[in-house]
Amino acid sequence: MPKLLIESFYTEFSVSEIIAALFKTAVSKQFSFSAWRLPLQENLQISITFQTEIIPENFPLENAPAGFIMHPFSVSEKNKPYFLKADLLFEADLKAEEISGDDLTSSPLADDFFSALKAALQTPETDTKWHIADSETNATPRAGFEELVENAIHFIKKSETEKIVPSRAAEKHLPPHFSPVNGFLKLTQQYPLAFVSLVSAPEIGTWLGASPEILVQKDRNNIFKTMALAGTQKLVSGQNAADAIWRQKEIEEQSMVVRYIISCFKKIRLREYVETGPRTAVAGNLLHLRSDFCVNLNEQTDFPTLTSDMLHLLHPTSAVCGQPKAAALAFLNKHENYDRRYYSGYLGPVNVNAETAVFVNLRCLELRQNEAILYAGAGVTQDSDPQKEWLETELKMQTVAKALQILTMPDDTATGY
Ligand SMILES: C=C(O[C@@H]1C=C(C(=O)O)C=C[C@H]1O)C(=O)O
Repeated sequence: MPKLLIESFYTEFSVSEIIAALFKTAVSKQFSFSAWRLPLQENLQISITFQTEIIPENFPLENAPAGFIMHPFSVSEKNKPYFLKADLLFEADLKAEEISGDDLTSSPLADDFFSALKAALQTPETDTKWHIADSETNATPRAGFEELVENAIHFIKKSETEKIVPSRAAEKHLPPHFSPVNGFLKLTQQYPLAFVSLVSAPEIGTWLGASPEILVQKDRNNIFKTMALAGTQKLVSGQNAADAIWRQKEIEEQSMVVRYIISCFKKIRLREYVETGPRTAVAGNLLHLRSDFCVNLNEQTDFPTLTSDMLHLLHPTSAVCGQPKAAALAFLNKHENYDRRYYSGYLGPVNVNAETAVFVNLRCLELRQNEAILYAGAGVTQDSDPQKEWLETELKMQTVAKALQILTMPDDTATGY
């Protein structure tokens, strides 16, 4: 594939201006834009997709071309799983002020895109537009959410269900002249440990997030990874994460996720994995308990499709749905009373630079015309307290909202943060 030389023309502009122009051009042409930064990496990846593709739920990642997967929590007529093939793929280094790109298609649409990109760079910046999905959001008021948690506790006590993860959406005003690309760049600076992403596609809308949770990853050394992340407490300023003390409730909650991952390994008869933890992990303003699982696929050659197999077995994990999965899902479908859309689904790059990294879509928001829809949930067990679970969802929503200076609506009932 020809490496696109970043022509002298582009050197007049900063890398962040070029990324903003890539975004603007993709949106104006009804193309899809995805940008991401993997945890602990410096470089940003940006991909442009001319045509999104609806994929089956058991989409095999191993054979896919380079691209980005975006999967909802539950597949429905409105929320479909998509593969955003990387027709143009860029890599940007903000510190070195360098950006390079590959045309992976040699389609005439690429030439067309680059002419429009040049024009976009030379047009004075007006208010940014982004793709907006055609969907309604049902923001959950505090009383409604606390009642949902109360119901979940009651249900757990009288059934075999151990854990349910109710969630909610909230609507917040966007600050004037909000720029998704600036928001994305801010999140990359603020959250070096997170998977930071910005996805904008006509069918999906526009999503920004900083996820702390790997669902499945296969790196370029052929190492498979997944994690059990659950249990939440606020990070107190000046506190050393390693000194955090966890209650029985959180320890149990997280161990359910561990057991669930191990049951998925058992289903496919994989016996050799390395498990470490649980240890305390920092995620923005929060702490979680995390166990890591690792499989060396150079040694375990009987599992060539482990990444896809585990992805389809794991989702939705008990960190975002509950335990056992079927009963928790049935409870949520009946009582949650809003559409999670892509929140707590999964997203991430597939076969980009010989690596696949799929994350749970958490600490995310969806952009509408003048508002952001924030999403968060909290693991409920028989020991939960509805008010604390509400505050936990508030804190989770603040991860992205605070960094982007997204204002609280006047009628918002949240206090204390
Ligand atoms: C459900 C969310 O987070 C998940 C639930 C957690 C919990 O219940 O303590 C912790 C981390 C995540 O696995 C969310 O961020 O919305």
